[in-house]
Amino acid sequence: MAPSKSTDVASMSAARSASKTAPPTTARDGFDLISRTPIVWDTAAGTTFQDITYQISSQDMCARIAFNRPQVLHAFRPQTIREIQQALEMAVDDVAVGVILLASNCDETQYTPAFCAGGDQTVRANDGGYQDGTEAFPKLRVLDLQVQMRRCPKPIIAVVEGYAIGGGHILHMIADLTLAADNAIFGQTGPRMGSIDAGYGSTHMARLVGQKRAREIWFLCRFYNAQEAYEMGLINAQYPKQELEGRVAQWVRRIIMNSPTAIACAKAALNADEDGAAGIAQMGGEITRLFYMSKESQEGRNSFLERRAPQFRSKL
Ligand SMILES: CC(C)(COP(=O)(O)OP(=O)(O)OC[C@H]1O[C@@H](n2cnc3c(N)ncnc32)[C@H](O)[C@@H]1OP(=O)(O)O)[C@@H](O)C(=O)NCCC(=O)NCCSC(=O)c1cc(O)c2ccccc2c1O
Repeated sequence: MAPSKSTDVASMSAARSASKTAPPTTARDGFDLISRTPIVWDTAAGTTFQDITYQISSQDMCARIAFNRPQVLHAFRPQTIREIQQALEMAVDDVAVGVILLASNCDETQYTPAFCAGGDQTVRANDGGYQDGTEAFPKLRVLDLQVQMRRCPKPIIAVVEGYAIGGGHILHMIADLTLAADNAIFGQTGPRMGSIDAGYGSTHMARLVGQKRAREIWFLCRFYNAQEAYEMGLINAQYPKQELEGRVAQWVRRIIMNSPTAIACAKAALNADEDGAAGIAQMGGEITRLFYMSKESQEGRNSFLERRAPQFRSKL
């Protein structure tokens, strides 16, 4: 399915200058021509969840997974994580989805705006994890979600309003891109809360902001505003709160115009550098997927099924 707005699709061409001697300009990328009208979400009822909402926009080829526990500032319990994992799988399997948003439903009339305040401390068990009655035994299930987000071949954009703290802060860091409102606040609380994410929450943070800053964030547990987060490389952009929705739409539309295979390969390549054998496997999976589309690869399968020797070179 193609994006419906032909003006959006044509924006790079539309930005071409009439003159052959025009000076070089960043505006030539056409980004500013992309519509900022909010994404329109499909109304058809889909899978219903308890701790999250899941929406699709057929028009903008986008899925939105949103924390929906405002009364605890969207702190997550095992059920929340399990639901996000299920929604993420649905979004990956849906060929009409090109970009996935990880956001939160803020009810600012009653609750402080938040993206996510991390693990729900009321269900933190004494025996090694979180237990809300839905786990066979207490686990740190969010670590599985982090890996699932890294492996997801589609770009994930964290859309942050208000607090992104603790395990919530780590989820935004693991998202491929972060767009924040100017009311966003970022930070870790583990060493004050008796917790530590010694995986991506530490190593990926250091890749984003550098070792000195990462140590400061973990050792001091200070909070940083959107401008500070932008300056240290934690987020991609910050916008006035009332502008955020339109800006998110603009980023989504631009990504949708670009090659999904090139984006999936770029994500795999960027992960491979950091993820060791698992990262190389992700990159290798993309190579194998493309190789399967070639006559040369198909000759191997066909020769086996036809009980004959393969003739690879005739297929090159
Ligand atoms: C985010 C805050 C700084 C906001 O402060 P504020 O004063 O504005 O709001 P309140 O504190 O009054 O909160 C409103 C309301 O929400 C409840 N709440 C907030 N956060 C949580 C939470 N994490 N768990 C449960 N409930 C929460 C709060 O109790 C209030 O409810 P009332 O009924 O009293 O109104 C501030 O809220 C704050 O500091 N929150 C805690 C942030 C935090 O420390 N998060 C947990 C860090 S640990 C973690 O996330 C984590 C999870 C994992 O699964 C891991 C797995 C593997 C390794 C590491 C992990 C990990 O570190």
